[in-house]
Amino acid sequence: MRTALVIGTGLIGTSAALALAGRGVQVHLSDHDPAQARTAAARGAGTDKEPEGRCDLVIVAVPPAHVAATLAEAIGAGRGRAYLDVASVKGGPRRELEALGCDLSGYLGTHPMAGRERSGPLAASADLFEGRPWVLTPTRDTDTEVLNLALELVALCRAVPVVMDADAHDRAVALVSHTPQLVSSMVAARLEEADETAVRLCGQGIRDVTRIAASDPRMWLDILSANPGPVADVLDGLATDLAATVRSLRALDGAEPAGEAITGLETVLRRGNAGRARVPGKHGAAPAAYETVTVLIGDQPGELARIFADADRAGVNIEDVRIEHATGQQSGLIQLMVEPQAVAALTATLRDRGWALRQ
Ligand SMILES: NC(=O)c1ccc[n+]([C@@H]2O[C@H](COP(=O)([O-])OP(=O)(O)OC[C@H]3O[C@@H](n4cnc5c(N)ncnc54)[C@H](O)[C@@H]3O)[C@@H](O)[C@H]2O)c1
Ligand SMILES: O=C(O)C(=O)C[C@]1(C(=O)O)C=C[C@@H](O)C=C1
Repeated sequence: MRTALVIGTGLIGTSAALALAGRGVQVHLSDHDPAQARTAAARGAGTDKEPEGRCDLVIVAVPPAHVAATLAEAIGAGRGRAYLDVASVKGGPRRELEALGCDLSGYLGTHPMAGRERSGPLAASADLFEGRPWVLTPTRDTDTEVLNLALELVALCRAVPVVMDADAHDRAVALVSHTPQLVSSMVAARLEEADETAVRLCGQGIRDVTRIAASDPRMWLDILSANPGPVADVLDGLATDLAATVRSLRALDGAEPAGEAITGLETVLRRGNAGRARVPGKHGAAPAAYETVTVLIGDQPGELARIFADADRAGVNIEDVRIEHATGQQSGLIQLMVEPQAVAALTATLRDRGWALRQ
């Protein structure tokens, strides 16, 4: 691929453009808000000048409700050899394009399973897609050249291609992305009117559960409106569990014998353990059981660099990292996730180097 046109230079469009431009592709940037394209260009994602001829690949990265019209316009104007979109929902845009009478042989619906809770070109990064699944939904009519260009894009973004049927994709993301977004928003909404003293107690658990509640409501309204049935189906299942859990808790709160209620609560918690254990680990590998080594650090420049250098000295690979900031103190707890067999070497070296380890 030598040239690409990215239409919609927000978080996803600019991230793809940064990855392509960084690997030598000539990228043209376009957005209905020219300031967004200028900002993306200023970040090194390409040029906001119009391409002179047809580009090899046109990437449409606009909100789901505008995908079909934007693609139809680009296909009609012959702007590329191949066209793809990155919208979070795949069945609807394809059906809309069909209804618009577009020739779909040059089009492929795709969805990178990577993102963040912030929008716009300033939140973009070239490595956003590294190691993440990137779903491709080819049909019998998709040209091989188009599929190859899409695979090249995925490879240049260092993502992992996953081929799926569009409707199966929509049911899958209802479960693993769209419902979690709603649940995160609903848990965070409990905090809106909460007492300040309660909010001050927020720890890592609620931070984990509510991170995506900070996402742009307009984008999520678009996504949910394009996938309402599958999301409602998952929420129905959740509502059944919620109702049973409320019954168990009410029983514990009342005079009834506690046995059945405890069993009900335990079942839901254990089913949660089983589901969580199925979440893939780093780079999509099987979930790994890491051990956590917790270290107290001061909130000052260089502390993290020193601790990482000491892990290197111990010959230990840090698989994952978390920081828990202590409320009202200039210190925090850093949790280093490592392979179980690395714990002894790491803790010994860290103690030698003067770090305070915590349980
Ligand atoms: N944010 C995520 O986590 C995520 C992850 C994967 C896929 N997606 C999908 O990627 C697409 C873009 O999402 P985003 O997070 O980058 O949003 P964003 O709000 O950061 O960017 C969208 C951009 O599209 C532009 N735009 C809107 N309508 C347009 C039109 N008709 N023509 C040209 N430009 C237009 C906006 O000005 C904006 O710059 C969406 O379809 C979304 O479903 C999002
Ligand atoms: O990490 C996040 O912030 C995301 O929620 C990203 C996430 C997801 O649910 O995994 C959100 C929507 C997109 O369509 C793809 C990815």
